[in-house]
Amino acid sequence: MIFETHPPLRAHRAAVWQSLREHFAATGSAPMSALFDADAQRFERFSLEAAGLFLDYSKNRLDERALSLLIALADASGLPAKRAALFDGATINLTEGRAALHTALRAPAAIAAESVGEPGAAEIAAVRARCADFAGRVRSGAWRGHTGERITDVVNLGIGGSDLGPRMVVDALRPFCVELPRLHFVANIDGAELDDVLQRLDPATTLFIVASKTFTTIETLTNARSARRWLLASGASQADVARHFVAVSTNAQAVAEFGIAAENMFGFWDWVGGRYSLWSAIGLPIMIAIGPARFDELLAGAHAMDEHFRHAPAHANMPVLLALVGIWYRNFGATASHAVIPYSQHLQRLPAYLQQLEMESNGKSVSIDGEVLAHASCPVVWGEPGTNGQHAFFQLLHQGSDLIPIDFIAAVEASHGLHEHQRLLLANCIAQGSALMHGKDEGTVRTELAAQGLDANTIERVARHRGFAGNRPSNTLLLKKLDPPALGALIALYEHKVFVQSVVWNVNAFDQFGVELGKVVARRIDDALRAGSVPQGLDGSTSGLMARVLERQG
Ligand SMILES: O=P(O)(O)OC[C@H]1O[C@](O)(CO)[C@@H](O)[C@@H]1O
Repeated sequence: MIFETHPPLRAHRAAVWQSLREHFAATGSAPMSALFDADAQRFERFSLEAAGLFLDYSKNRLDERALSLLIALADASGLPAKRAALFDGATINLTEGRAALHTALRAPAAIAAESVGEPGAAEIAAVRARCADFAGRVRSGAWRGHTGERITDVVNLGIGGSDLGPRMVVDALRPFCVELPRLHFVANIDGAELDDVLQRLDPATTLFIVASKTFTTIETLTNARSARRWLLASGASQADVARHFVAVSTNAQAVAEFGIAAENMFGFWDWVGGRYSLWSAIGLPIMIAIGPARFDELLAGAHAMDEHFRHAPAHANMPVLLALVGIWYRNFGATASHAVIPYSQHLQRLPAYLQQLEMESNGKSVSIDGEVLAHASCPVVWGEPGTNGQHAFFQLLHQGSDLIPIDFIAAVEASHGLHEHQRLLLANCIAQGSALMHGKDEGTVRTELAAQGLDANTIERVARHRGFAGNRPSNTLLLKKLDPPALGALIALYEHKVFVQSVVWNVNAFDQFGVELGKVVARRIDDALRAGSVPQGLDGSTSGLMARVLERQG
């Protein structure tokens, strides 16, 4: 029973936890710049390279002892055994009785077979080959719509993990995307999103991918039904639907009931969590956009990070370190949020993707053993690309009342020839981390203002407002270039960071019961709205809002 924490280990963990608490109280406010002053090698010692990524985590309020205590905490939480269980395909998603084997999807067949068995590895390869064949036909124009015209537009209808990953990757790899077909993504049940896309498209040249692991998700099925009506309204017959609709799902029966034939369905398995699924057939839109060979490169990059995570010792293990630095602030510094700022326009969807990955995985307050947690778990994850964020919320990052640790992410080499832009982009990225750390003391502000000729009264009035306390931490992740292997490694890095944090927080990163209640209540309210009456026994706000909607809808 790998998940039972033995009492001696639990006692050891509690002792390490207490030491970390004391160590943060003693050192957590000390200036980071002093750590650099005391150690000329700090940058070299608090940075590392793995799977083509470079992580600088030196600008953290973290000394050697903090780091070794954090590593001890990971060990005492059972990380080595739990990581082995993840890769071995053990039933680590205990509440749903499943393994979490997204790593097998990107491993060479021989390695995948170690966890899913040889038949499992063969199935993975077979589905990928079918996806590659289909993607190739759509890209080349061999797959045609019912009028014989080539497909110019592909619309992915999915939500959550069946949308965020493929949407983010297609956006990130735009320079590698084929011109035709164009890729579109529709997730929201708000008809405005589907309508906006359909208005621009021709039914005869549009292909829909209905992507849903369960094939029961109301948003996706509602969008798919509306899309089918749109196609039929254009004069296509029921039989023509097969040329314009394919499905990606684990639920063959529901796909068949929807009217999509088995040969137009690409399957995957219940051991692939929705938010970990872009490596499976859910990645079909990615394959269509960048081609099967580039998709393989994405998988290879992720696999390289898997191997690193699996084998590197904790002190040289990028996902482990990224996770532990986060835990340092969250659990011992009581920070409430974590910002991710990609200095890359093409990574603009990364924060949204990470919100699901991190918060749906670790936004829990009950432990894997069913006990109420005595410590904090996932912080709020948020972000926007730099430099845009600098002109919006960086005020708060620099001078706000909360300490917010940040991950800056940038690609050194640009995907375009606008060299001045790239230089300025990187200068800003590096500058922000530096400014956040060093700040600017009031004395310096006063001297500068005096040098500008400001009078004493004005200086007195503004000096404090213009000072920066500094000592605000950040990690910086550098990619050589935003290409498929680097992106694969980056995503896998965050997946494993989330896993390590789940181990330390002792929560199940692979279920998501927290999304269910709202769905059930929405169904009840929708039934009532459809019936045109407000049921008895609801709270005043719910019934008041429903009455108002009914009244306005006439
Ligand atoms: O792929 P499906 O089954 O449509 O689910 C979509 C998303 O909905 C969720 O279940 C949350 O509602 C996510 O976990 C999942 O990624």
